[in-house]
Amino acid sequence: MAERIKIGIVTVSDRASAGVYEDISGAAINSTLQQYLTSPWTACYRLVADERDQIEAALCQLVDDEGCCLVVTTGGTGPAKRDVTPEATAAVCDRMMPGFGELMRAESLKYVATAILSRQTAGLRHQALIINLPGKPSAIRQCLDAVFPAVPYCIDLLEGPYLECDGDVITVFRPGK
Ligand SMILES: Nc1ncnc2c1ncn2[C@@H]1O[C@H](COP(=O)(O)OP(=O)(O)OP(=O)(O)O)[C@@H](O)[C@H]1O
Ligand SMILES: Nc1nc2c(c(=O)[nH]1)N[C@H]1C(S)=C(S)[C@@H](COP(=O)(O)O)O[C@H]1N2
Repeated sequence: MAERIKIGIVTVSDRASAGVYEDISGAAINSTLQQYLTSPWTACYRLVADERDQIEAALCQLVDDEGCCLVVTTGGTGPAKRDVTPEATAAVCDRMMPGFGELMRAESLKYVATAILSRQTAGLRHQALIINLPGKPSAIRQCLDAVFPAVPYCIDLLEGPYLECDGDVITVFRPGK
């Protein structure tokens, strides 16, 4: 039997990791992906503080040890001093995928004038695609709806698992298919 698809969800938040508030954004990533994907998959969840070493360790562990084909982070993308998720992402990636951040910022600008404050990016580590989302719970669906149409094909090109999606929820695009 083919191995089950694993997707990493990493919430980067000092306050959520300290228990000051509940992690709504990580839960929103999980429920959005549940709605998109018809292929069976397992979520691998991590909740870390805004610390580069903790973020890098979580990303490496999810990709290298868990074998996730996709890792989605939330939080720590802004200009505040402790926002270091894009740096941690770049540090563990072999190659960057700048189109994801460009599209998510353009899409977010339709909702908030401060969208350009997010330094969110994406990149490839070995067989996995890592995508940063802002910390705001409302940003999750807005950003994922924008970029997810290209995600299954990206994972095809990385020779990862074939992600099947619900066409009534999200229209994915595979060139030539
Ligand atoms: N994981 C989360 N769950 C629920 N709400 C969140 C989460 N992350 C951020 N938020 C909300 O979004 C707002 C903007 O995010 P902000 O940039 O202040 O947080 P952050 O830097 O990502 O998280 P933190 O300050 O906890 O490290 C926050 O005031 C908070 O209300
Ligand atoms: N879709 C969307 N993108 C957004 C926002 C938002 O509310 N919705 N907030 C912006 C703001 S105000 C900031 S400071 C940055 C960074 O957020 P983060 O540090 O929580 O990741 O994301 C930006 N991008």
